[in-house]
Amino acid sequence: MLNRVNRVAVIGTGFVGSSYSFALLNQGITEELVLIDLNKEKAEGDAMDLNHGLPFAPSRTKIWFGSYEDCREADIVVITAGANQKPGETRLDLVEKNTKIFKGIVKEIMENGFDGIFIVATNPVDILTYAVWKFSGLPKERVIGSGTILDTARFRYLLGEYFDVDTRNVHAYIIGEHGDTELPVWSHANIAGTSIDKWTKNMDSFSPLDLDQLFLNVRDAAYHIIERKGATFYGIAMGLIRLTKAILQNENSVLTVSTYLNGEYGQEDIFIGVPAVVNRNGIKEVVELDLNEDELMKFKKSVQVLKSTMEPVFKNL
Ligand SMILES: NC(=O)C1=CN([C@@H]2O[C@H](COP(=O)(O)OP(=O)(O)OC[C@H]3O[C@@H](n4cnc5c(N)ncnc54)[C@H](O)[C@@H]3O)[C@@H](O)[C@H]2O)C=CC1
Ligand SMILES: CC(=O)C(=O)O
Repeated sequence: MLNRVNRVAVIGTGFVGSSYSFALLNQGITEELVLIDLNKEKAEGDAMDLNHGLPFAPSRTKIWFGSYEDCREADIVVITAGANQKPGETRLDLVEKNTKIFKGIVKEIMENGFDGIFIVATNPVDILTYAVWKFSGLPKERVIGSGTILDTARFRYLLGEYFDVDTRNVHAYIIGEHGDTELPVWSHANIAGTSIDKWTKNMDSFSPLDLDQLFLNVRDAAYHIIERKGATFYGIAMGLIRLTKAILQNENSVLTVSTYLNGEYGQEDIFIGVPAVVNRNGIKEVVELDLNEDELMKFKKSVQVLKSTMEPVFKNL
């Protein structure tokens, strides 16, 4: 019997959506890729352009510019549509505009019979992931936000640079809001199973301020990039690919994604970035790290900021 082909639908082929599509094609992860955007010409042009790369791709991918009807057969719908931050804007500043946009998009997708897994990247991602869960009525396990997947990657990259070790051997998480209240989990950070403390002891010159600054560079990375080039897209595109692969290949991989908490970390009724096991059914389980008191306090603050931002917006929907 032939296996059914995998289909990914991308809603919003701007900087993030088109970078993700390009990476998807390059890694040969899906057999079908459909591009949908309010700006039809942009999506159509992207489909044409990507198709011209097919002779050089690792495997065959059918790519086309489509409509919401194409979501019915999709395994994954990735939403990257909506406004991005202008220089100086926070992610939370986008909440009203993008929640309204999402209401319309999710309605269209569900009316066309979608029954797969949502991946959300649009900011503020934790709040919009919650919105997709509410608007779609799908089980919470099948609505996943990119959460702190990118922040964790930035953290691992900068730690790798600082200690001059391959970033893939750095194991460290950023959790909480994908935004200004995120936090580093220093209590569990390690390189090849060896604590960061031990690594710093082997250094000729070390100041704890270096690590404080390193985290600030993680937290503020988007601002630094947006000031320089107006948007960020390659890093998140790679993070979304990692997540897509974990789902389609049923990997049971641990990724820091925005997922629903129902008592874990002492929090409930919130989508927020934490490590979780991801497989073909979506979120298999939340990994509950033993946070220290300071980390728990910062995490709680992050939850509070998200909840207080969401409340007035959701009331008016
Ligand atoms: N989660 C993360 O780590 C990251 C999230 N982002 C977020 O991703 C989002 C997209 O960013 P960019 O790609 O830079 O923006 P962009 O402006 O380049 O692309 C947005 C696209 O959405 C489309 N769009 C707008 N309304 C739509 C609707 N109703 N239906 C279908 N398509 C619609 C636009 O036509 C446009 O092509 C932003 O919210 C940004 O903040 C960006 C980088 C990292
Ligand atoms: C824009 C954004 O959310 C980021 O680069 O982290």
